Amino acid sequence: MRGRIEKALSGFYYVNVGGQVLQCRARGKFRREGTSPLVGDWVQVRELGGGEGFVEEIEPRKSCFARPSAANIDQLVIIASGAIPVTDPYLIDRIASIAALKGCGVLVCLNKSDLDPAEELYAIYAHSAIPVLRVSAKTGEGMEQLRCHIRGKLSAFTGNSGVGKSSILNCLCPDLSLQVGEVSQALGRGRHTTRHVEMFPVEEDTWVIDTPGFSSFDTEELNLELQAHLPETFPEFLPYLGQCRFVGCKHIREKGCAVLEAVRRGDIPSSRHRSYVRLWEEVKDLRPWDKK
Ligand SMILES: Nc1nc2c(ncn2[C@@H]2O[C@H](COP(=O)(O)OP(=O)(O)OP(=O)(O)O)[C@@H](O)[C@H]2O)c(=O)[nH]1
Ligand SMILES: [Zn+2]
Repeated sequence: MRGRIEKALSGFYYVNVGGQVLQCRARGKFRREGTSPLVGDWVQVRELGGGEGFVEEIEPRKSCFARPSAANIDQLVIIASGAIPVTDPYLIDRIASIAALKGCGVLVCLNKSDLDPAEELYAIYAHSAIPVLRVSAKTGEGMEQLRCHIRGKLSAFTGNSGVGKSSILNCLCPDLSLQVGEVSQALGRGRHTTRHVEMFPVEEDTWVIDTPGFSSFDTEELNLELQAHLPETFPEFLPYLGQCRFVGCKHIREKGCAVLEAVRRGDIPSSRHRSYVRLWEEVKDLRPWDKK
């Protein structure tokens, strides 16, 4: 039977096999092979009866994240805010870059528009290659647009603590409010608490994973692969790559750099380029032997 893992908790995988959810253990071979099933995985299961089963095979993944530990996320929805807590665009860009490297879509969603229109953040992303929306979990503004953007996908909500990830999720699917509240209470949401990962159904074929703060995307994702591909993870740089005067241009402050010229002309938001430079500083000195 084919199904999708919706939840992982205490060694059990909850696999949706077309309406029914089976509580499954994983075959020992996964551990021996050094892998383990993840939420979002498409799997083959063997039913044992009584609503239980075994995960036998994991289908190849489109993408996979370490934290939240989940596979096949189609889109990262980065929730940000111009009201308290104000989001630093660097945090948005850092995550957007990691997502791009993994072939995962990105949407910036500016919440709390009832309190603050987040003009600065809106201006940056409206001029970037990343789509941006304004919403309010309080008034419901922008929720229909958000629904359109997540329809038919598995999205992960991320963002700094307190921007309103859970509030937006509750707004999208009011039926869940109790469940989300219980989960938060039972497992805590403190910085050092590991929460279990779960796909919440918003509508048919539409799922959301709510993840704790930005800290979850930590340095382990800043790796040699990002170092090698950093310019390509800024989609608005793409038209200019290959047009710089010098081969091997890093687009930091080189003469004749086509990316820098585009920044100067205002075709690329300078905030996006500042984030690029900062990320480059973070990854440039990584060496193959520093990390596996
Ligand atoms: N005015 C206003 N307040 C909001 C809005 N969205 C969320 N809040 C408030 O902001 C606070 C934090 O909201 P949460 O939904 O818990 O934020 P979170 O991003 O899930 O936070 P963590 O669980 O810490 O990651 C709560 O007091 C909400 O009531 C909004 O659109 N407008
Ligand atoms: Zn350049």
